[in-house]
Amino acid sequence: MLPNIDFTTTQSYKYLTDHYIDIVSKSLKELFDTDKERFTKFHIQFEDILFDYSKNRIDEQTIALLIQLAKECSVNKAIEAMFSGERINVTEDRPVLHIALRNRSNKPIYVDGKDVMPDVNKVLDHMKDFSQAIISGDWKGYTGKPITDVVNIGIGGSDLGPVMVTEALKAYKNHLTLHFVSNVDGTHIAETLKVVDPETTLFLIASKTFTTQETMSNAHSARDWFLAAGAKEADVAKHFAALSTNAAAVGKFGIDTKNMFEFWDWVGGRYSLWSAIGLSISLSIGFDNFVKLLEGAHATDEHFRTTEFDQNIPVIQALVGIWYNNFFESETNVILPYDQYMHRFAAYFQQGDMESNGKHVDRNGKEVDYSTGPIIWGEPGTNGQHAFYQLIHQGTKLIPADFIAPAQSHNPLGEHHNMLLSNFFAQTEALMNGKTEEVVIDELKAAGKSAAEIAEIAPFKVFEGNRPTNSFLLKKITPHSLGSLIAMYEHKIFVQGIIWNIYSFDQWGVELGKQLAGKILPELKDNAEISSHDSSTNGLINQYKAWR
Ligand SMILES: O=P(O)(O)OC[C@H]1O[C@@H](O)[C@H](O)[C@@H](O)[C@@H]1O
Repeated sequence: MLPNIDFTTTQSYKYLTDHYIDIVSKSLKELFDTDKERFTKFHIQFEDILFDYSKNRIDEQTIALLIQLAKECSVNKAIEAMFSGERINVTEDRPVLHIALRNRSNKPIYVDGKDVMPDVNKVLDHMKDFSQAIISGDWKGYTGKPITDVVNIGIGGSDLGPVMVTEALKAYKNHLTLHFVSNVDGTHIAETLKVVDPETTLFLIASKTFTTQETMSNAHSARDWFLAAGAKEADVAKHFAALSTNAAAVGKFGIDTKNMFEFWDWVGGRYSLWSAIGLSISLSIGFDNFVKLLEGAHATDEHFRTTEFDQNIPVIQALVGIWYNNFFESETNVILPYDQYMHRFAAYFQQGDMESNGKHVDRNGKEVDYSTGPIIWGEPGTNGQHAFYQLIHQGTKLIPADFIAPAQSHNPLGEHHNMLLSNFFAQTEALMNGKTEEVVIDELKAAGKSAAEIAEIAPFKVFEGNRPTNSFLLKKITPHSLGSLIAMYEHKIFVQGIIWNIYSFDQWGVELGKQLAGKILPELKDNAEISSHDSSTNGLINQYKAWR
C-alpha cells in the first residue's frame, strides 16, 4: 500500500512555509558568501557522477525540513512498496517494476507469488541471441543479404527512450543504421522507406499494447511496402519483429512469435527502455553495452533504495524540485545537457515526468489544491544559450535549471570541450551571481560612456541573479553512467509523486483525444458537411474537406 498523506498538512510543510519567508529574502550570492562550505555540504558523488545542488536557494535547515517532509510522507515505505512488487499502480491495478528489468543482482522479485526474474532473464537471452545474429550478419534477409538498417516503429514510451539512448550513446554504435518512425503523419514512414532497402531492413514494431493507432498504421504501411517490393508473406518473419506485451495482437499482425520479445504489464511505457523495447538500443550498441546500461540503472536503484535521504541523489533532486514547485511556485524545470549526443534527454523526460506527474487528483480521487508536476523542457547547451537563456537570466519567471555535462568528450577536438564546459560553468555562475548595477556602471564608465548614457542603458544590463541550478558532472557519458543518470530522474519523479499524493504510473489524460479522434476519423471518409461538433470544430473539419 502506498501512503496516503496530504503533504500540506504535515508539520514539516508548516515549518517550510515559515522558513521560505526567511530564505526568499536571501540571495544565493549571500548564501555562498556566508557559508564557505556550501559545496562540501550540498554535493553528492555517486560513482562517476557528481551532483552539485549547492547553487539552490536552500540552506541546511531547508534540506533538513525537506527530508522531514519526505519522512512524514513515508517515502521510505513507498520505495519499499515499489521494489517489493506491490500493486502501487492502483488505478491500473498493477505493480511498477521497471527496476526488475535491470535487477542485475537477480534477487527474486515476486508478483502474485511468482518470481519475475526468470522471465526477465529469458527475454534478455533472446535479445542477446537476436542482437548477435543481426550484428554479426548471420541473420539473413529474404534474398540472403545481411541486415544493414533497423527501423523502430513505435511512439511515446516505445520510441522516446530508444531514440534518446541510441543518440546519447552514438559513440558506441556499430555498423547498423537506426531509424525511428513514430508520427502517424505519412511523411515520417515515407521518408524513412525512401532511404532503406527491403532486402536488408529489419522492422521492430514496438508497442506495449500493440493497438496504438500510429504504430499500427506505420507497421501496416511498412509491411505493404515490403511485400510490394517482391517479398512473400513467409519473408515477413525475416524482416519483422515485435516488442510487446500483447502476444495475441502480434500473432494477428502476422509476426512469427519466435520474433516476439515480450514484456509485462508492470512495465510502464515511459519506463520501458530497459525492457524488450530497448532492442533497438541493443542492436545499435551491442548487447554487452545494453547490459552496462542496465547495470548503471541498477546501481542507482540500490543507491536510491539503501542510502539515507541526505545522501540520496534522486531524493534530494525531488525535494529541491518540490521546494521550487510548491513554495516558490515555479512552473517549469529546464534540463540542459552540455553534450550534443544527449540532445533528446529533455524530450525523453518530458514524457517521463509530465505523463507521470501531470495529475490533478490525489490518491483519494479528490482534486488537489496544490501544484503537482512541473513543465519539463530543454535543449542542449550551448545552443539554448543563443535562444532562450535570455528569459532564464532576465525574465520574470523563476526557472530551476538542471545542467548536465561530461568531463570527457567522446570527440576531443582541439579546444572544443574546454569551450563547451567553460560555458557550462559560466552559465551556472552567472545565473547565481547575476551582475549588479555597480558593476554595470563601472563597465560602462570604463567603456567611456557619459553619465547620461550610463543612466539610460544601465537598467537593461543588470542581471538580478539568484537563479537556481543543479549541476550533474559526469566523468564520461558511458552506457553505465547514462543508465545511472536516467534512473536518478525516474526515481526523482517517483518521490515527487509520492509526496504530492498522486498516482504517477497511469496516464488517463491521453485517452480523451484518442477517443475523439476515433469518432472523427469516419467523418473524414467522405465530403459530407459535418455539423455534429461545436462551430469551431465543424468549421475546421469542413474547410479541411474543401481543401484536401
Ligand atoms: O507502447 P504503446 O502501447 O504503443 O503506447 C505508446 C504510448 O501511447 C500513449 O498513448 C501513452 O500515453 C504512452 O504512455 C505510451 O508510451
